[in-house]
Amino acid sequence: MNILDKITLDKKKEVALRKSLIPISQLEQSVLFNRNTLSLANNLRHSTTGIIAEHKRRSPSKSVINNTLNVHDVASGYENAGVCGMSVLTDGKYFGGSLDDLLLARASCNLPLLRKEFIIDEYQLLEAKAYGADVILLIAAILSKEEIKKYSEFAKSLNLDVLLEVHNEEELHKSIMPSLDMLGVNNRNLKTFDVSLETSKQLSELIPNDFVKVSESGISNVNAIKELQPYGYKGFLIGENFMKTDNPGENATKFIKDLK
Ligand SMILES: O=P(O)(O)OC[C@@H](O)[C@@H](O)c1c[nH]c2ccccc12
Repeated sequence: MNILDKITLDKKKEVALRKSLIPISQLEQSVLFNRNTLSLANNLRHSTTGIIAEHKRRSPSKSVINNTLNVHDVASGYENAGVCGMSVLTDGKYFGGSLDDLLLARASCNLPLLRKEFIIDEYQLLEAKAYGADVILLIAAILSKEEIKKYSEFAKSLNLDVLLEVHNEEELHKSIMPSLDMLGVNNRNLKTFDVSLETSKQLSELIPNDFVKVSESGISNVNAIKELQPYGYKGFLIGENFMKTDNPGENATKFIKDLK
């Protein structure tokens, strides 16, 4: 079984238990449930830099990235750096994240927040909303066309932006639909962990221009972004390059200054 199948299987068990612990009616009582969400897609459309900075403690491909930081410092550091949005890993088992990380990020900054999660159930979208997210990620590799449609339409009804992630042409073809805001190309193959910016370059022309194009993973310097911008990318999701340092916010500040 590949790692993605394993993560998905674990996630199904986890979500079943979560549902039994906190009913939907309780999620809907969160004060965050009725807040006005922020649009990452709009921020990216109007930005010349387009950085989405991620909070990621560890990953299956890299094990530990950073275990000493706290979410508050990272979120306010990213905000001061002038990023367009922040991505918060909420998967515990493989990435060391949690919904509490999302809540802490919400309490610490006014950036659009992406719940970075393996979404396999509508319940997780209600959780995203209740814990302060503005954007959700849907991963084409683990969802059918019907599921992508169902979850993205449900997200839109909750006023959440939708970022749909693909890694190849087949995933892209099954995914294109009006209920998505942003199309992300993951430069990392989630089954093998191989990273190549060529993936973004190759898929760019197949993405219709009504979607904001986002390039994800393996972006470790400003030149990578300069290389991708001519292909129409407006958003750049960066995790490890910022998180591996003692001060991700300071790092992002320098990065954005060099990019301008
Ligand atoms: O740390 P990187 O290489 O900059 O990558 C960030 C982000 O793209 C990556 O964490 C990611 C992209 N898609 C995902 C799906 C699930 C978990 C994680 C991810």
